[in-house]
Amino acid sequence: MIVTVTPNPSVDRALDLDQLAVGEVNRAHDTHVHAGGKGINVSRALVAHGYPTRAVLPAGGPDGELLVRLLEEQGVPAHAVPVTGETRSNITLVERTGVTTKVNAPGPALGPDDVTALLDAVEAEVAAGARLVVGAGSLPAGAGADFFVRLSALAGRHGVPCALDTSGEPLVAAVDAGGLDVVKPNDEELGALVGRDMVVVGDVVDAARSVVDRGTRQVLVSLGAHGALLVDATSVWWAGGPPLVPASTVGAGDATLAGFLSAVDEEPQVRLATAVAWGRAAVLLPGTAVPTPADVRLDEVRVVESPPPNVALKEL
Ligand SMILES: Nc1ncnc2c1ncn2[C@@H]1O[C@H](COP(=O)(O)OP(=O)(O)O)[C@@H](O)[C@H]1O
Ligand SMILES: O=P(O)(O)OC[C@H]1O[C@](O)(COP(=O)(O)O)[C@@H](O)[C@@H]1O
Repeated sequence: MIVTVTPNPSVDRALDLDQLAVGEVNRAHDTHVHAGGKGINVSRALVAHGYPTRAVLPAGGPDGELLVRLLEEQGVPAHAVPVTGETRSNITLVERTGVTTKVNAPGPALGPDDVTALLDAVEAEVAAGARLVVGAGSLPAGAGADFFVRLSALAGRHGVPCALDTSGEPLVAAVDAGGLDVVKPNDEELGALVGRDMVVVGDVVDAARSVVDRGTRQVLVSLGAHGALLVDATSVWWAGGPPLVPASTVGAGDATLAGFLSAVDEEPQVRLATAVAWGRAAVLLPGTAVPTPADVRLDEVRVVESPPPNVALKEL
């Protein structure tokens, strides 16, 4: 059982249009509504592949009700903690070329009682039996920048490893606290974490190793169209595939992490290849749709051990 925790979930609303004209009236030719938020998407992708998971989230207001209903309809086991604030909607505009513009709302502030209730819900789920806890997404006001540090400590008290996909100050706090099993930044988030631009493979490897040195076992760095790098204390692997025209890149990072976690009993190379295959499958689907086994093309993914450090990321 993989327990995911999404402190700032959303209803994801996507509008497909030919070409975005900023400052003009645009007309969409298709719309999509999906349950969203990073941990929720990890659970949705795992469910679509038949892996046991449970999503813990706060929910409030009309979009909170819609979110819970969407999860039920998709057969995603969820533990929704009622909160007084109203769950947010995040908006995505996808152009014919695949260019994706996203506007994420801040989400409702959590009060101290909400935070306690959320962590109590996680504790109950972990105590019921979990092999991994995943903390993911942004933190709403009131959660405290140390929310994921507390989550990781909670998992640790139960002897359960913790994976993390977040950014900014919450990522810095959790990496500095150490003890994480895996973190999944993209290259931009990793660059912000170490205060350097990620230009060549060696930049990513150095930055990821500094995360490993602070006590994280593995760093999975997604590189958008250029695949992903997996770095641990001793090894580096890259995986990627032929170019794609995205239908929507939203949720690709979450599908990537879900694929990596799904292959937990495999060698690191296979875990990375699975991660990249799930991420690539996600970008070919509209809105925040998650891939099913029929969408995933593991055969298209190439893995390279110890990629040369001087290769530019955009040439991968
Ligand atoms: N334009 C794209 N073309 C091909 N694959 C993509 C593209 N965008 C994303 N992917 C796949 O999805 C994964 C996650 O995408 P990325 O944008 O790095 O994540 P995040 O959404 O977390 O920023 C990548 O590692 C890659 O496998
Ligand atoms: O919590 P944040 O950082 O605002 O992100 C939430 C958004 O990210 C998503 O989880 C998608 O994430 P990825 O594109 O990184 O996989 C959406 O479902 C959601 O709208």
